[in-house]
Amino acid sequence: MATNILQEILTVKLQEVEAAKAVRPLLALRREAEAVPPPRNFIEALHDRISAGSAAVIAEIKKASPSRGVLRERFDPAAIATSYALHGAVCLSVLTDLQFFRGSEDYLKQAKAACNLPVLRKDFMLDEYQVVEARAMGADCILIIVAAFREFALLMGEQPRDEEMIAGMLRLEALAEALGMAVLVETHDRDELELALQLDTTLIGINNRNLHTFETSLDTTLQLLTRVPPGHIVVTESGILAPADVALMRDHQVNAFLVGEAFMRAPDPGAELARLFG
Ligand SMILES: O=P(O)(O)OC[C@@H](O)[C@@H](O)c1c[nH]c2ccccc12
Repeated sequence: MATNILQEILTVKLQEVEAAKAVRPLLALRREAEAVPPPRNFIEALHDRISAGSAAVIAEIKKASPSRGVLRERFDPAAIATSYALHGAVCLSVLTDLQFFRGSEDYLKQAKAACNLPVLRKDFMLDEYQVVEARAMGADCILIIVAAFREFALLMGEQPRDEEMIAGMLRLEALAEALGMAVLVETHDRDELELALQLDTTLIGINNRNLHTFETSLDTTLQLLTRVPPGHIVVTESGILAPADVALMRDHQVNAFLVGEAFMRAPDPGAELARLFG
């Protein structure tokens, strides 16, 4: 039995992936991935904005979350993407998980088609199939959640071993990069950060949301920040709700932000982005 939310999500996810493979075999999926337009450069977009002295916002499109329930009843991904782009978002993040976040592959496609911004596929990735799937739906970046690799091992009744977790993450990363996509690696604590730094990517996410209590604390970012070597971009994730939160992060040279809830609850998500970061 699953003992926490991440294990619950991963249990469902593994079943979904097996079902997807039966419907769309990897070879067919690979052909689809080759047929979509080449990726937009996710990391460069962040870099350019930060070099210009501004905050770089990855604006999220999510209908619901396990901790908050439905965030937005009238949900039009294309309209939201357009609004985000108009108000200065640098990249998009689109939830594609159906069961827990009410997301979909179609939402990512709709958002991507509505603007010129690079798009992160926000989902729980464990299997290389999902990476090819991400590219086939038009994603420019994938998320690798270190905690998911730990929970996956536990789910399989194994003791998580660093070398194995790193090898698993490197496999996904190598495939993403071979397909021209960027990788955002998400961490919650020191141990996860150590593992994340074994990857090739320079994009380090620090999730302020505690996976067990669902509470957010920006101290998570402040505490881990000092352990990230130069040459990386730190993305502070979750719980950015007010201009004061943005100011606190920027005071500590954190310039990249992943924000969902605050925007999803606003009548016009892009206008809220401009208000928070204006
Ligand atoms: O809605 P918020 O608190 O602004 O958070 C956005 C983003 O950080 C959050 O959706 C998130 C971060 N990591 C995740 C992993 C899976 C699903 C969702 C997430």
